[in-house]
Amino acid sequence: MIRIADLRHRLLDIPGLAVDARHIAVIGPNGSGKTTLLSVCSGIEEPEAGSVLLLDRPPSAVKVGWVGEFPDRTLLFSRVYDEIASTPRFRHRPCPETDRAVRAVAEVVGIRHLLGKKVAALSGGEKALVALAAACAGDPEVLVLDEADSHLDGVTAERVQRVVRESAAAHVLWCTQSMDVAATADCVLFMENGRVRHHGTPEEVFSALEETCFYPTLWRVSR
Ligand SMILES: Nc1ncnc2c1ncn2[C@@H]1O[C@H](COP(=O)(O)OP(=O)(O)OP(=O)(O)O)[C@@H](O)[C@H]1O
Repeated sequence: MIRIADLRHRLLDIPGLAVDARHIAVIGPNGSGKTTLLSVCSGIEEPEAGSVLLLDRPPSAVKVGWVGEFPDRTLLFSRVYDEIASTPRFRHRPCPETDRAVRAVAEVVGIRHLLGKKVAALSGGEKALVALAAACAGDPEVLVLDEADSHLDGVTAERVQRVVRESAAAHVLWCTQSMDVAATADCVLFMENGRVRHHGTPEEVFSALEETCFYPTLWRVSR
């Protein structure tokens, strides 16, 4: 369960929200506060007022895996292996356990062949996959993806969706500009001017957005 109460932070103004869904898509126009909400929910930023609880705990007490829109800004290490190993190493996991975790997650994400490479030598999409693998290597309880699919080709984007679907995280908070991806979520939050204007199942939320550009293209084709 994700609970938000009296949240105010910059433009965010969310009096109350309780979401009991695993895959939560966060959508809305540019500048509506999606990244700000994700930052507060992941504990990257402390809210100016109010609270967020993930699994009945503050975000700082939850294992959160974060994948940002621009992996160039968040990847810290020069080698792919070290980047993915960083989360278990920061948690002081033993070397053999860390090695097993790195190889297992690289296999799942489909980047085993990149483990020995320099991060600087990767393409944008490969960096996004490394960032996803690094987030998953820490066995996150909550996985937060901020438009992580925006620079990926169709096949790679589908691979990311599969990895996210199969992860053991209790909640996946996924900000996306792909309404077709959002349509596969369990719950959709539509944000506007820092507020959650609509939330509910994809059917509930998109029925309120039918006359806007936020209606999923695949639904328009088949209705
Ligand atoms: N660190 C910051 N300091 C001050 N204002 C900020 C900061 N980060 C974002 N903002 C402002 O908050 C508003 C919401 O930004 P945010 O990045 O959360 O929107 P978004 O919905 O994720 O947008 P986009 O779809 O363009 O990524 C914007 O007007 C932005 O200028």
